[in-house]
Amino acid sequence: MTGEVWTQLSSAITGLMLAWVMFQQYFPSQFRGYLEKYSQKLIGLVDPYIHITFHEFTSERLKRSEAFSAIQNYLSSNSTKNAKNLKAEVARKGQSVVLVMDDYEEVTDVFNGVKVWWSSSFKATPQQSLSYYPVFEERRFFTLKFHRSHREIITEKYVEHVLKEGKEIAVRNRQRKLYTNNPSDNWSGWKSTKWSHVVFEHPATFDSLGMETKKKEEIKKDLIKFSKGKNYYAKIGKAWKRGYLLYGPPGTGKSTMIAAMANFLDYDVYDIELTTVKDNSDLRKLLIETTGKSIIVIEDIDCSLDLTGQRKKREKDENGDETDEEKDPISKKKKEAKEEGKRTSKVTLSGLLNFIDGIWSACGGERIIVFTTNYVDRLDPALIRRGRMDKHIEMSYCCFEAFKVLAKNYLELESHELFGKIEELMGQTEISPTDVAENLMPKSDEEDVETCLKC
Ligand SMILES: Nc1ncnc2c1ncn2[C@@H]1O[C@H](COP(=O)(O)OP(=O)(O)OP(=O)(O)O)[C@@H](O)[C@H]1O
Ligand SMILES: [Mg+2]
Repeated sequence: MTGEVWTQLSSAITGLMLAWVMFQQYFPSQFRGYLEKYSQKLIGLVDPYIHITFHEFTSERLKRSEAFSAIQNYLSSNSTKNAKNLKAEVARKGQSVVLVMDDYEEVTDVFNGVKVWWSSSFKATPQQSLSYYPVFEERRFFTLKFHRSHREIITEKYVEHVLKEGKEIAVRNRQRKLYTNNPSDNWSGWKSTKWSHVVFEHPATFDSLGMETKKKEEIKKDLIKFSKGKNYYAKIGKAWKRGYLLYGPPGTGKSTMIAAMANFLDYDVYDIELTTVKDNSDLRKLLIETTGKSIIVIEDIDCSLDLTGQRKKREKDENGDETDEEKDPISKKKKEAKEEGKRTSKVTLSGLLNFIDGIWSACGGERIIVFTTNYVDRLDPALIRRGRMDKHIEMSYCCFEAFKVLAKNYLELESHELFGKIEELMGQTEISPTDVAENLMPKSDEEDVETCLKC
């Protein structure tokens, strides 16, 4: 194009923009409304296509739209063949790459001989913020375009077909995730999210967990009953959720148990760091953004906040001696690390109780809430009463039965002449499964089974 044409084009655009600004300024809004309405009608006469948009976030702006996710899945698997710009995402267990439509890309689909067009885009809307620089929030959406003569089949059958298939694809490709909450202070801004995640890949299972078989079976049964209890919970009018309190000394397998539970039920894990949550309202927002089929975990609940009611902060016992916590270096470190966070967080006991069983706790489907602590007697009874924490599980020092599980896992040993002696010693001492596991792990190629057991 020659320079002259460019100049003409740019002056035409400038003229149009000027006209638009004057139109906005000088025409009364009512008149503008009429004009816009009739211009839409006019466009409708010329343009025979209908457009439907599906936004990523629902009108309440709190929850990600299920329809949006379903469409995204559907388009990834059905329509990427004819898209030119694709984004690559790694699928389940890193085995293959999934191609997703890129922004502003358009693809076509055919349903019962009817052709439709899908496009994806986003709009950046300014947000209220105290920051000097403008803060934008990105709102994504898909647009479905079709000829108005196919209105019925598309709105009544095609959309339903897309949503159904998209949900089925999600179940097939489900890659479990481990989430952690971003500090509330970082929630506003470009592409901000409340949760960050990685793929959940912890290998722990109930089989590898050193614990009495009876206890393990009981927990497994409880979990199965819960996960199949949709109708039961609906019948009794209770939100479909269950609370577990895991308590015991450090290194007895509480965190390992959570991973085993998640693997057993095929659930996601949301690990909440309470000290970075600003207040109760932010805690609720986090809850709303969790999905069903998940385990929400708050580790070391006794250290996280001042949730210990009247009996808090026993720095020294009555005789002036050190408390159990001060004697144990791990607990002491944990407490110190969380002290700092506590000063900035205003989450209260009542906020946490509401989080567990307030009205909001019922949204989003089946969920398990797990608290862990080294000191169960420090917690406020209201927090751990049955109904909130339905099942209390004590994770204790290693018993002989647990030792046998660990010996089988680590050394592939079912029995050994030293087992008798070990059983006797275990009755006399308190040793955590972590310490047992550490001793059972050969440190070099020369170290054999016998050496490990003698340790
Ligand atoms: N019961 C157990 N069965 C198998 N392995 C265990 C068990 N307990 C501990 N371990 C091993 O010890 C390590 C530490 O255990 P874990 O982190 O689960 O302890 P914890 O009870 O959560 O401790 P803390 O109270 O300090 O958080 C794990 O990596 C795991 O391999
Ligand atoms: Mg732990």
